[in-house]
Amino acid sequence: MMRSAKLYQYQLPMDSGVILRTQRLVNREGWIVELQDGDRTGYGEIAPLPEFSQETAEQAGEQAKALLTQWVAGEALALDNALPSVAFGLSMAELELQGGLPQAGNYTVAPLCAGDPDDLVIALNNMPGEKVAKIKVGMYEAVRDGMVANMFIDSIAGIRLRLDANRQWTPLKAQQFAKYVKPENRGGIAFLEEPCQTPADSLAFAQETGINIAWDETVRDEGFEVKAEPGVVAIVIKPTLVGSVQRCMELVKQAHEQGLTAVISSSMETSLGLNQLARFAEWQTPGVIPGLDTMQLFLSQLETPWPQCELPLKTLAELDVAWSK
Ligand SMILES: O=C(O)CCC(=O)c1ccccc1C(=O)O
Ligand SMILES: [Mg+2]
Repeated sequence: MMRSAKLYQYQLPMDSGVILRTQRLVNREGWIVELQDGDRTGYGEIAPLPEFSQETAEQAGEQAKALLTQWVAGEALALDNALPSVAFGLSMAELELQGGLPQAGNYTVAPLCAGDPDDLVIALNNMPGEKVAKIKVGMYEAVRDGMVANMFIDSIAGIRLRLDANRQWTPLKAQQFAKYVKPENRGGIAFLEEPCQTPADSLAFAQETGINIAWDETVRDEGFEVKAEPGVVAIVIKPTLVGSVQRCMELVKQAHEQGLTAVISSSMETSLGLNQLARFAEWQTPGVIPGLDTMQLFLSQLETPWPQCELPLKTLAELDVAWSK
């Protein structure tokens, strides 16, 4: 037998402040798949994100074992109907095994601010080249969000802000936000992800305010098609939530054909998965800063170090092999 496969199970502690929608994420849990074919090896991460993925880690693990059993028997990986996290992890492992994922990565992150804006100003002043930052909005008063956006645009020359409302606003709240962003500052917002509860309201908001928007949640909605519409400039692709590497590449291609920016973004993968996303982003979306500033939410790295990250590194050898064939 040329082929073999392993599933490692991991559980990594998170920083105490990590809240996903309604719940605190104490530990990040998931699987690392190792594929072997002769002397070639490939890794992938399967890590459903609570509150965002439909599947649980347990369900993903069961499906991965079934698909890996077929693969080890010499069949192709059947990913068309697989759970998104499973399709992503297995396809990435296969791509790496085949030598198809280029080594070079884009490790320039868009610093993420979910807390004190002053911390972000310091990070930005230390950032070489294009200054891109991501700020979560929609958690406090819309008026405060508008003032924070103004503050950044007024105080950091050339800043390109990415704001993310995660569908928190009613049309009225979104209007209140826009009212506080000075008209001459609206161009400093590269895009605002998903301002409103429905895509239709978000589109109307973009067209009324001249603030560009991006789709994130909408990309994962049933029947989504990439299309150029007034006010829409980008789509955010979170592979763990979207599916296979091939599906992500198709979305990137469609976005580019429509003149939209595609932004590869994290679903809080460990440093192993995050490194692969940085490589995938450099390969598929060259010149676009990916949304990968999530290492800071962990208390430990896994196997592959993330550049400049000082967190302790756990190796795969320290993990339980939960399954192998
Ligand atoms: O997209 C990014 O820049 C970072 C990742 C991020 O924001 C995120 C990560 C996991 C789940 C949801 C989100 C989100 O877009 O709100
Ligand atoms: Mg988002």
